Amino acid sequence: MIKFGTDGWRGVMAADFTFANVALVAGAVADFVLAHNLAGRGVVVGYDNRFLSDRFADTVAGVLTGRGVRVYLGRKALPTPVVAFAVHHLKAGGAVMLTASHNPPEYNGIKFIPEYAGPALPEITDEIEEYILRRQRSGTIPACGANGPARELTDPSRAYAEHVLKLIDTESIGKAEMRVVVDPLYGAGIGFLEEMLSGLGVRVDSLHNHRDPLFGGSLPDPSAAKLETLRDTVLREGAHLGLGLDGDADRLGVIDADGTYISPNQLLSLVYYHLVTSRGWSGPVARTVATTHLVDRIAADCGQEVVETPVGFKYIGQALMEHGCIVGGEESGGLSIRGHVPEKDGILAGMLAVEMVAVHGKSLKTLLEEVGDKYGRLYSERLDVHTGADRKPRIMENLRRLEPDSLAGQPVVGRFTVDGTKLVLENGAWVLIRASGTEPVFRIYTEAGSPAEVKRIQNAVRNLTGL
Ligand SMILES: O=P(O)(O)OC[C@H]1O[C@H](O)[C@H](O)[C@@H](O)[C@@H]1O
Repeated sequence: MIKFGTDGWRGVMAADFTFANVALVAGAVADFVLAHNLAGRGVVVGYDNRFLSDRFADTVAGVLTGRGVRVYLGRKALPTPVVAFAVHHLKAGGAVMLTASHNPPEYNGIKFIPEYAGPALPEITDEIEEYILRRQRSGTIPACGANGPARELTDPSRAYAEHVLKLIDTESIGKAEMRVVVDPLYGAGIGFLEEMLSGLGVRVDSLHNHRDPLFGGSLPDPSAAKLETLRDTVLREGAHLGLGLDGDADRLGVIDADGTYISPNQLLSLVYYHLVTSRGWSGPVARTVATTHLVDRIAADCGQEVVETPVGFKYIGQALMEHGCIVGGEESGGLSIRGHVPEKDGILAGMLAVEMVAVHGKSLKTLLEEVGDKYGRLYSERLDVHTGADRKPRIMENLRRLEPDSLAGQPVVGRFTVDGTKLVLENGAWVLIRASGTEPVFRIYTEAGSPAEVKRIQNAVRNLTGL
């Protein structure tokens, strides 16, 4: 079954991610584009540098042109945010992006980016899934068109870099004499941060900066565990920062000068703090239900609203568009700011990290101390629990019934079910338990005033839910 999960359809190549299924999805995208009169505006077809991504992209382009849809095909592998930017830049009717993000090498995937240049909302992917089903029922195999319009090759990299540099305080970076190590983890982000930063006079070293469809035997995931080489290099070279990207460069992992991993929750809080204190921006912030409440404290201090969404950047993108948020982001490591496309962007996030160090003249860890002194310290942790398909329905039922009066000695003052079950405690600590939309696991997200309290809440909630 072909389903668009939290962020697109993913599958194992040669098992379910086959040329035939890719053509089927491309046929359904063509149905969507034609039904909404977007064929003339064209569709951007982008791909990352995984095994066969370029060939799958070629299949998508062939099916679309076969239906008379104008196609802009990437001239080379591109990051997802660059493809989203291309939709905006070319005023295209949407984009199809071939990528499996940070998944293992045997995976590939398709993301659909509509004309608003951010991840597709469920009403759009539901419609595409409906076209897929209709085609499966009628056995309509889309033709790769020899008679369609010729595809046009595009490389939006330069226009994208110019756009990002306009969103960044290049002057401060230029003066700061910084040293940065970049680790694109063999992904589609190779070269972007390196070129922009060195163009501003930053001394840049880079790692894992050639295509390797096996990702060096690891995963293109910029988590603390996967950024060990980056950490060692930052320490060895005495760099100010290390910036790691995932396979399609929409997420960022940050290593501070002393080797500390800065989590996405911390980075989002720092960016919001920086935008309001240094740039003088004012406006609400968007975060998912699983993301740190530290941003709520900053927002409250500025008299601003917090827009809370279900997990998935598609909802953050929507909040950026509809609520005028100055920044939106999520715990899993994606953010965007006002003036940019409503798609998560690891390259932009990396440039913002460098800007913060340059402007404040201190490390991110020191800046976090400053935020902690002002707003209090919060500790967050996520546990991913594998249960197996047989236990899933029982646990879902336990979650629906989870309504304790108190947890780990604190009264429960709020219960929210926008995505999973979230319990907020009287002292501001909270816990959320939900089924992942991308992996066969339950995720337990906890945030509290001390690591010990995080553990107590985790244990209490695991006992109650059977996780
Ligand atoms: O927790 P999950 O449903 O697995 O989703 C985790 C993440 O998956 C993808 O990377 C999406 O782009 C993100 O927006 C989402 O936060």
